[in-house]
Amino acid sequence: MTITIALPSKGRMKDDASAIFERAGMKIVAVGNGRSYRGRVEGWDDVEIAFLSASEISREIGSGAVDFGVTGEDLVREGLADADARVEFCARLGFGHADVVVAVPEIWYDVDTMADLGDVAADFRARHGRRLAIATKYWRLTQQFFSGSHGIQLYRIVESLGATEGAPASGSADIIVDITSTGSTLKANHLKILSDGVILRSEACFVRARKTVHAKDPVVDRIIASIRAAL
Ligand SMILES: Nc1ncnc2c1ncn2[C@@H]1O[C@H](COP(=O)(O)OP(=O)(O)OP(=O)(O)O)[C@@H](O)[C@H]1O
Ligand SMILES: O=P(O)(O)OC[C@H]1O[C@H](OP(=O)(O)OP(=O)(O)O)[C@H](O)[C@@H]1O
Repeated sequence: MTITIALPSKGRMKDDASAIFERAGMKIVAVGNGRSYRGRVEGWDDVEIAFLSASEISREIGSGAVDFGVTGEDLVREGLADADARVEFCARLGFGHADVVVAVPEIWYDVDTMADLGDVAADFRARHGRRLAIATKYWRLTQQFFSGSHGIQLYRIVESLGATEGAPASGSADIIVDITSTGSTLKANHLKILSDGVILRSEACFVRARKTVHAKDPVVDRIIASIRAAL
């Protein structure tokens, strides 16, 4: 059986992902010209590489269209309803670190925790005539964290496709859920992370689509062992 591994074709994870494969003794060579979206691994005839974007990789792993992939944990957990049932996180790769956080305007002096935010949300309609608005592209993680973990039900999600941190200042939302790595974008937009507002500490992961055929294929175990040995 041919095993397909999806690797980032561009973006911040591309170079680190191929470096790990090289250290694992799995040197990747492009098939065709340099712009090809297919590759192979030197000496591993049963393995093919598909170059996709990080967000496509989480989707293709979820559907089982590829066997393995390198992508961010945030994208897997946001993209798939029951991520742990469909995907095995085989290894955390030590790059692509980003935290998914709840951040509010710095001038909300009385709001430091999710419990404080729950109080604000409960009063919001009476005070402002509408629900608390959260700008994010992480719908699923936001709903799980607010409704599931903290019992906060009174809010509205405003879809953000970019520049999420600007939403409170522009008035399109009151607070945000987004990723941060150095914290400088939050700071520049006068936002602060709630003390218990880290939803997920994400990094690049080597993930496997849970497929029953993998149990019979020794190449699957060899790939996982090689990647783990390279870390
Ligand atoms: N500072 C950062 N900003 C954005 N993403 C980051 C950052 N640091 C690490 N990451 C991680 O990188 C991944 C996203 O990478 P990238 O933006 O290259 O992919 P993508 O979403 O597929 O790209 P595109 O939006 O161009 O399709 C996510 O898993 C994210 O957590
Ligand atoms: O905490 P920081 O180090 O400031 O990083 C966080 C910011 O970086 C990302 O945006 P970026 O402009 O890099 O690109 P993207 O949103 O297009 O991925 C992300 O969406 C945040 O806005």
